[in-house]
Amino acid sequence: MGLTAYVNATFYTMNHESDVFENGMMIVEDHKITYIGPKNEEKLKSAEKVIDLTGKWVMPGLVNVHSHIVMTILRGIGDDMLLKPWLETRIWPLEAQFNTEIAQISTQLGILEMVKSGTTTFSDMFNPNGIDVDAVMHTIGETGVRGAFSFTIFSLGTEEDQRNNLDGAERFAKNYKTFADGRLTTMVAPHSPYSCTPKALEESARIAKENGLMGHIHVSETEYEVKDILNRYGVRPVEHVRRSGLFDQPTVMAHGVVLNDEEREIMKQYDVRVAHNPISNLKLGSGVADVSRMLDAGIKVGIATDGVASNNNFDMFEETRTAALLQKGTYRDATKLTAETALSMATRKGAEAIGMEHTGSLEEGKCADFITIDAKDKPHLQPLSEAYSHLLYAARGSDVSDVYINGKEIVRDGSCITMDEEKIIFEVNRLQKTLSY
Ligand SMILES: CSC[C@H]1O[C@@H](n2cnc3c(O)ncnc32)[C@H](O)[C@@H]1O
Ligand SMILES: [Zn+2]
Repeated sequence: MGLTAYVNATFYTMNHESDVFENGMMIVEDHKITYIGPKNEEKLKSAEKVIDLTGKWVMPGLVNVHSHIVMTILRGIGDDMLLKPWLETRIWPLEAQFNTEIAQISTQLGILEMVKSGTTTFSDMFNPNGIDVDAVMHTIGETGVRGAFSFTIFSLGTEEDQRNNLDGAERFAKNYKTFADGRLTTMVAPHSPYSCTPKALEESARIAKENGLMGHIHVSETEYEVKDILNRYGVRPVEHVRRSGLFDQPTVMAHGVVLNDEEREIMKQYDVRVAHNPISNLKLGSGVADVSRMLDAGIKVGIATDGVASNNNFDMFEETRTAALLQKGTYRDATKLTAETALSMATRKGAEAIGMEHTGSLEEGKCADFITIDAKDKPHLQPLSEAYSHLLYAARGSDVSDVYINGKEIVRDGSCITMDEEKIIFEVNRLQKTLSY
């Protein structure tokens, strides 16, 4: 890849929260940003290709720190239910019918939606049952996206089933630790304290430790879960997972809706990072995570959608706005979760939360993962002078024009280049009809 200069745009770097270059310039060489700043005619001379982005806003690609991409085909199935019956009576019986073809098309649909709405990196947990995970990883690699993937560990079935599940997770974690030019990596993901035995949590910790990988787990999503774990083990979920050793590796905790001060202290001490899924938590009636207290306690928090069966989309603009509004509303304090903080959580801080410091902001040396928004003809993004505010409070995923990941163009003028949109939409509708529910 040659040296490409992107010029004449306003660059929102998300570097030091609000570093903005109007009429700026960015140079990308070998997948990386080598210059970001004011337009520089001298540097421009060295560019082999110049891309004129006049009037566009450029920002880092969004980072979705917790999703279930393989579930995308389940969008709209199982609405208006609490987490436990939703999982047990709708989602798990449907996932039991999945095969590799369904997983691949569902994954493509999810990634198509993600990239078109500005997400360039995501951290995902998928149910491996019945699917060829190698085929799914190759499918993901071909889309051009960046991400961390976890083969979920569940304590289900016979002892042999559980051993096979752990062996599969270990093999997957090792095989795909560095994959697709380094864009894809792995984490180790026991599903939750309620679906995994203490032994499975300990084994997960061992796999993560031996392979230098992060953990990823659902914890403290509902009041029910906290009571259940207290009843079973005599301690709350955070302490229960801590005892397994999982937190000895940096771990992404999805949800963290029901936490007390003591638990936040443990999380800070062990550098546990939180994936905040505000819309999924609202839709499943789980509650509102106290992000303000987590941030005050020094915990790293990223923004996430969860799967689209509990959201019901992958729009990270909507998710980030919801996160900010919920803190203001629940605290009755408009100063909570400012635009700067919320946008940095959806980009740079989210990337840091999942151990991907090489993306998430427009900085020299970082990977060229960025998106553009063409606000000129969009009434809801006027007046243009207040763009930073609009990025949080007014923009939506459908405003994204172009998406670049690792310096490669993935979406141009709203159309995805790396995937056959028409085919994916046709196939997902055909395959959805094969599921019984
Ligand atoms: C087995 S892989 C991940 C798996 O988790 C289930 N799931 C989806 N959303 C949630 C949630 O909010 N809490 C707990 N579990 C969830 C679903 O079966 C996924 O495939
Ligand atoms: Zn989840």
